[in-house]
Amino acid sequence: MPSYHRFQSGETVMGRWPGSSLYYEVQVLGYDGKTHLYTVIYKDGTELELKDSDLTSLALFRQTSGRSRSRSRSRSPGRPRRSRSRSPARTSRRSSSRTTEVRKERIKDSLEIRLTPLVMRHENNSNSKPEKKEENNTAKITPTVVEEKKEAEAENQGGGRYNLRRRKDQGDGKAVELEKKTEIETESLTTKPPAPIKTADLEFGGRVGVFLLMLLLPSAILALLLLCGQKDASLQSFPLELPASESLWDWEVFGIVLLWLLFQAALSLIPVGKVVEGMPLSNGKTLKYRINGFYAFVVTTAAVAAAVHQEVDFSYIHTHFLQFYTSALLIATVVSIYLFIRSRWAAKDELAPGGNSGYFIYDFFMGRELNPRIKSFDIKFFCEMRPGLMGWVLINFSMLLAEMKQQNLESPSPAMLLVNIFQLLWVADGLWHEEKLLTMMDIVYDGFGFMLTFGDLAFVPFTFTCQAYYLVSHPNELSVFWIGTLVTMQGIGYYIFRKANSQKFAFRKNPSDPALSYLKTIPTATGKSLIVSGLWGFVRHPNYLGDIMMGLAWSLPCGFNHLIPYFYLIYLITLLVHRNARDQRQCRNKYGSAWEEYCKAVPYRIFPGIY
Ligand SMILES: NC(=O)C1=CN([C@@H]2O[C@H](COP(=O)(O)OP(=O)(O)OC[C@H]3O[C@@H](n4cnc5c(N)ncnc54)[C@H](OP(=O)(O)O)[C@@H]3O)[C@@H](O)[C@H]2O)C=CC1
Ligand SMILES: CC(C)CCC[C@@H](C)[C@H]1CC=C2C3=C(CC[C@@]21C)[C@@]1(C)CC[C@H](O)C(C)(C)[C@@H]1CC3
Repeated sequence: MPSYHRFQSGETVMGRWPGSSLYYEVQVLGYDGKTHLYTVIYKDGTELELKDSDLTSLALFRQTSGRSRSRSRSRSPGRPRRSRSRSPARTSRRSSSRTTEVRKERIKDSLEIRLTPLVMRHENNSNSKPEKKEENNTAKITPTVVEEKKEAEAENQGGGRYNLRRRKDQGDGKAVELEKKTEIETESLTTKPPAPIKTADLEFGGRVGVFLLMLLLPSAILALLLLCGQKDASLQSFPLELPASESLWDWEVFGIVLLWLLFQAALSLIPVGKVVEGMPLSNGKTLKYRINGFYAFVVTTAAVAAAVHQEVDFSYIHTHFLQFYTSALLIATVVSIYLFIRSRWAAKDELAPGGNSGYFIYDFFMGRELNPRIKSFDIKFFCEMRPGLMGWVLINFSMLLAEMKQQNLESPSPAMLLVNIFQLLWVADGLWHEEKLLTMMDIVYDGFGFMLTFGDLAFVPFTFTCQAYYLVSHPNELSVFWIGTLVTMQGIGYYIFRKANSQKFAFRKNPSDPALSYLKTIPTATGKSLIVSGLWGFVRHPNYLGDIMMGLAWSLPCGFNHLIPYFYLIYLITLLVHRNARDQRQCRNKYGSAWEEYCKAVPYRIFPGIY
């Protein structure tokens, strides 16, 4: 049966620019009944796929704009407003416009500069902070009505095309502005009910794919741990003997894991460290986050040191490793079920764009709610940064003690020391820069479901530690040359990773920062620019490259006898290649032709020489 769609190929309609409330004239090129998306082309040649809710007919658009213009005329300063009855709807309308004021302030001050039509800034920027605006190359456009746009266009461009494209390549860095002060954007932000979220593009092979992943991942990790722990760690030594049930479950271990989670949760709630605002959500609100991960890490380290002093034997974690894993797996599963159930009561605008397909299994895996919270306790932010990451360092430490015990060493082997130090550096770095996680797609876009819960609570601490676990029973001698090579590799990898991430974060926070003025950028129609020089001009994901170099430096200390210690590296490359493809899609949608231009200027994705 052909699917119903409002607009036909060839029709000219108004299309919303993704991520904004701005509408432009577009021509419909086609409609995909499967994804329910229209392919449209903007006047500058940018082709995008838009949802039905992002399109509106020209006639309706003109009507709405006309109404909005006549309303703004009737509200001229000298002329009193027509008296209105105090119906609840009107009251809520006024209060919603007050909310808009607050929201606009928040958007303005947010960590990242988003596509914010000029009309908003001008209405509210009496105390604006200009240094936070993306000033260089900003193409700010607030077209509203077709006629108005045409006039402005004639004035500014001499006809032809709308200003979706950047106006200047480099030059003075100031884009030509089309300013039309109307209420239309404000109105669309305040009075439009949130569009119901419906995930059309299914990832990971859809329902079947995620179902298989949910079955296979936990058992694959169990197999990995069994292999890593046995003398012959080669893949050929499969099938393994299934372990006895006692070695898979222990209530004491389960209690320890619960205590660990509670301890970390308590530390995260201690009112130490700054409170920052996250990225604006689709409903315009922002959430507050307390940034105290590094303090929590210091306190945890002190607690572990005190426990060691009291002769607590942390090699217990090594001897009960499988039981720790199954406890973490059970807790992750229970938390995912809780998250799925509670998402039934979540407001529409609190749902994640990627986890609301309507298919139970898919949504359970991807996560329906974007930022599930219990009061101010943000479950996703907590799980991403705390118990798993710090658990990883603690497990590594227990492996170091176990190695000394098992191999009768007076001090840990150089290979074990390197793995411990390198990974400790990475975790400490992540916690030090905890705030930066707030701009990442995991927090901004992904729902919190089984994938991330399992990933954070079970996958990270039990697979990222596999090199240290392997070294306990597979000693590997390292020459001084090798040690030097590995330290250099880690150093260069860390430098690239940190520099690229910090540069991007600093640029997004304040693109006018004089310290970043040396960077070359490509402006985009959304007002944001893309860095095209330095590391970001070398490959499109220098931060991934640095991360992968470090991943290699973590695996090489284990030697070349088995593939198992390279699990992390293989996972990382797979994840980052997939992430790159996802990001590529999102950026193409966000930035259109400017993204294509960036890709032309920087053809390599992650690895230099590989497209
Ligand atoms: N070890 C692990 O398990 C994992 C580690 N990581 C690490 O986390 C770090 C962050 O990764 P991730 O969140 O994927 O995101 P990225 O840092 O790759 O961010 C991608 C976003 O950056 C912006 N961007 C892309 N190109 C440019 C450019 N040229 N100039 C300015 N902005 C640009 C775009 O967003 P916008 O324009 O909207 O700002 C884009 O959507 C990486 O170092 C990665 O290695 C990530 C996943 C797993
Ligand atoms: C179950 C799966 C197959 C995959 C699960 C993936 C997750 C474990 C990872 C996806 C992205 C992550 C990041 C971090 C931890 C691992 C997960 C959640 C990160 C928070 C660790 C600390 C770093 O400094 C970081 C760069 C902030 C990481 C961001 C991505």
